[in-house]
Amino acid sequence: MAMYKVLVMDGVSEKGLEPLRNESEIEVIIGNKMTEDELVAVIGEYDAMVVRSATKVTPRVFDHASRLKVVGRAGVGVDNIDLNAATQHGVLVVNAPDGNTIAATEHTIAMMLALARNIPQAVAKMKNGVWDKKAFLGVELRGKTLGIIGLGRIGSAVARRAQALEMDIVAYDPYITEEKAESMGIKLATLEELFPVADFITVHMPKTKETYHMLDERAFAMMKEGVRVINCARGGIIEEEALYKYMKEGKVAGAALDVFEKEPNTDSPLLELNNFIATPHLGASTAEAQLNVAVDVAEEIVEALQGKVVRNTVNIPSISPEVMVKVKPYLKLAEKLGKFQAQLVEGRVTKLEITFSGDLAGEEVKPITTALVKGFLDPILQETVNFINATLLAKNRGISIAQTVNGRANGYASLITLKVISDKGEKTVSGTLFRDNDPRIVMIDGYRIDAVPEGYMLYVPHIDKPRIIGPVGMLFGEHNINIAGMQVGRKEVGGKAIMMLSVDAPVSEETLKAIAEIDGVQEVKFVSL
Ligand SMILES: NC(=O)C1=CN([C@@H]2O[C@H](COP(=O)(O)OP(=O)(O)OC[C@H]3O[C@@H](n4cnc5c(N)ncnc54)[C@H](O)[C@@H]3O)[C@@H](O)[C@H]2O)C=CC1
Ligand SMILES: O=C(O)CCC(=O)C(=O)O
Repeated sequence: MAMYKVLVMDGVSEKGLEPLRNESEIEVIIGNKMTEDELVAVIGEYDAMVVRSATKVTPRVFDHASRLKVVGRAGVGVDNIDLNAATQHGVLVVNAPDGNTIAATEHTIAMMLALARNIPQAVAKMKNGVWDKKAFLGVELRGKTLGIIGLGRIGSAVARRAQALEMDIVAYDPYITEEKAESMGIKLATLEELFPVADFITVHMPKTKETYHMLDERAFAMMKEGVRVINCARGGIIEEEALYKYMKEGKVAGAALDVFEKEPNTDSPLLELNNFIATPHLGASTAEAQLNVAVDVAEEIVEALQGKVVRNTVNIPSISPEVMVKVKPYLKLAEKLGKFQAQLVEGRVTKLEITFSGDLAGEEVKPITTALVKGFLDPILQETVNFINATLLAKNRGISIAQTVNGRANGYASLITLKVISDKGEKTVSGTLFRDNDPRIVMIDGYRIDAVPEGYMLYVPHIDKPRIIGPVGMLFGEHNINIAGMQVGRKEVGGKAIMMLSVDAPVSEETLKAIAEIDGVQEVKFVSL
């Protein structure tokens, strides 16, 4: 009698499911396409679920998933799985980030060549009985400049292939170091430098707050006349309306999309344009990639159901139950500290120094380091950071990680301190757990503070003098933003001080600018945790 039932959706490769089928205690059930209601009705029976991108694992699904322990994504992007709901229900989410790199890379190169030589349009004409040699004068790739935005697994694999095609590469990725790029023979550029020189532009980053509509009107306006753009990453990175406008007026000579803001999509106005080509999210659709990702995710589901450490966890680090009891309360604090610092620090980060003090000094702190590094890399990377790959992932991006323990905790029972070192300086933040495991930030760059790392926050270093706090408060009032909490820390009267504010809503660029202009305010940073 099988102990665990695993629901496999979205046509995941049957052959790749062998690791699940080999386990006598696991029963595999292949599900057909379901509506949310249908899924909600059956999910209560399952211990695990495997999906690609079609099935949406929503908070409602998790609410009804009383036995669910793990959801596996046979691929990289987990935007179809509600990670917060998964974490709240204690469900592990795992993915398979390596198996489809080559498939997505080759699809990108195929799109670039198809764009350059009008292959899809020529095929369509021939199939309509027209031998039209004149209409399709193409361009060569050799000697052209390819702008790559996002130099991760797929971006760098695209770069290597484009170099073999004798293209010049310029790349933008704020989270990798010059050295790392240089080792690939690539010079990093800013977007302002990349847009005007690139003949082709391809994007390879996750869809995040930062990358959403990165190629918008403003970006297209900066691009070279006759540019060709490709998106085989995520819909929404290119603003489709702006693309349409610039294709229509002729500045963009061609575009190839594998992904759309809304999917499935067969009614985009872009499809009416001759020089626009598209595929229905086929980047990962090769026999090899589908086998790879299915095997990876099936193995991870077995590991998770058997209580073992899992390779690619997306939401919570996978650790043994004994260690989990001790470190669990600190994971959230550590993740928040990492996320907080990622949004505060400026420049290219080269090192994270993490110090564990007080009660933590004798504990197994590695998972806490992982949670912290995960928090730090999360706003930047699509992929899973876990305690096997965290250090490696950071290292691949030129960031070294040092973990030390220290008995003294500055009067706190335990303390986690994260020093982030970048080419623009360093920033140190410490956090602790108050009663009932309540996470707090208690020190920023040596200034004592007591802030709850949650929701929307503002970090405002300023000169300690009258008429700072009042005007800041007034300004929020004028912009109709409620202040939920305020903390000020200083070392000496009249010197530098810092203010931490918790607010109930996101703060606009305009409000941030107005705060920065208040006399005595040195800087203002918005942080979302
Ligand atoms: N079309 C398809 O079927 C497939 C799409 N994908 C998508 O491709 C994308 C890239 O995947 P991987 O290379 O495996 O991920 P990765 O995590 O290895 O690389 C992402 C890169 O984007 C960079 N990045 C993050 N924020 C950035 C920003 N604001 N500006 C510039 N760069 C930024 C990161 O530093 C990182 O180097 C993901 O969105 C993934 O979901 C992946 C596989 C198949
Ligand atoms: O499973 C698929 O076909 C899509 C893969 C993908 O987009 C990803 O891995 O991020």
